[in-house]
Amino acid sequence: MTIEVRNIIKRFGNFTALDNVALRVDTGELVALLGPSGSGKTTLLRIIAGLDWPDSGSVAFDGEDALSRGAGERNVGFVFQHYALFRHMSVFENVAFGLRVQPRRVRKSEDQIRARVKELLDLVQLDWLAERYPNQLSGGQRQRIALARALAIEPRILLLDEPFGALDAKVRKELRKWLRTLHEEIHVTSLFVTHDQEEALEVANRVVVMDKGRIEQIGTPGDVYERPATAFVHGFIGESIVLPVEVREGRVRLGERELALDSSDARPGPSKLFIRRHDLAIGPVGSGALQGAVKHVRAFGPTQRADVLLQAAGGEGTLIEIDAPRDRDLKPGDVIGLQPRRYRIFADGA
Ligand SMILES: Nc1ncnc2c1ncn2[C@@H]1O[C@H](COP(=O)(O)OP(=O)(O)OP(=O)(O)O)[C@@H](O)[C@H]1O
Repeated sequence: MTIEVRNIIKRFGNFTALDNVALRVDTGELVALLGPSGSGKTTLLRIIAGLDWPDSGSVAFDGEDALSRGAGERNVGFVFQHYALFRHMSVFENVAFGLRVQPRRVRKSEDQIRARVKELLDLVQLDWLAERYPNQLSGGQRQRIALARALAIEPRILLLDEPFGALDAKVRKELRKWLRTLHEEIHVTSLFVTHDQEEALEVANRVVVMDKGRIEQIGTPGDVYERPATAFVHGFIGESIVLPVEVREGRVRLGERELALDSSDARPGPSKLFIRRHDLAIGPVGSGALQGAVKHVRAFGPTQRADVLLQAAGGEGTLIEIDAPRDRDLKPGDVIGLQPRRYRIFADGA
């Protein structure tokens, strides 16, 4: 089942929560909606689910209009951040719930329901918890049960809103891997909301990066990380050093200092230079496009991290953090050269 969203506009009073959003999800894809708080991810998911309606635009499932149908008629499964399990029902009954409330003409027999619930509990690898109640489960187990429950009605589309958001970091990591493996097994078209870039890049086939109600970029995890389309995407995904520069007559300036960087793709005017921390090579003073003085050095896992005050002749200088191998001798007071192996320049406001 495909999802096609076109020109969606959604306002809450004067505030535009979704500003002309368009998106296509192909059958069997697992797509992440990634963006900061308030970027419109949940609003978009709720519109696709049928829990909210746009002011204009269309949503189609396999080419058929979905907006004319209510949530109950869209055959969509949901999982939310806060486990929506029924407290007074066992795990088994929670998973069976959707099957028991189906209209009589399509409802399965009791034996079929039991077999289906068992199958789902096996799928999420929690069959041994069938008789427990939600308050006897860990947070991670509850989310896996919530997923089994969402899948019970064999939805054509699965929507997940920060499904692991309330869990601690270690459990989140485990469940990410688990979700990806599960998706490879069941292949239901899935869209999940997260503000965690690592989660999006690790789990999804494609990532939709949103900011302020707009889509900034849609691409594979490799695309959005390696080839960010906008300054926002570069700043939001991965750790970057960002320097305010000026592109003038084909040259890049940091304060009054001219940097030996290629700016042939850059628009003239005030801009930002983005460099991933690991793309900055350290050399002797005089080498590289940037120069700086080491201020502090601290061990940081397998590397060391140093604060370096960049020299921008005539200007104040800018403090940046760089990573260096542990065996590289760096100490406060050293003056070093820095060469970006890769970098991007985005004009301000572009
Ligand atoms: N019912 C509503 N009434 C008024 N404003 C709303 C309503 N629902 C959402 N908004 C606003 O729309 C914007 C987008 O909200 P949304 O929940 O879609 O963002 P989000 O990207 O999912 O953020 P988060 O990660 O914090 O959940 C926010 O500024 C929010 O305050």
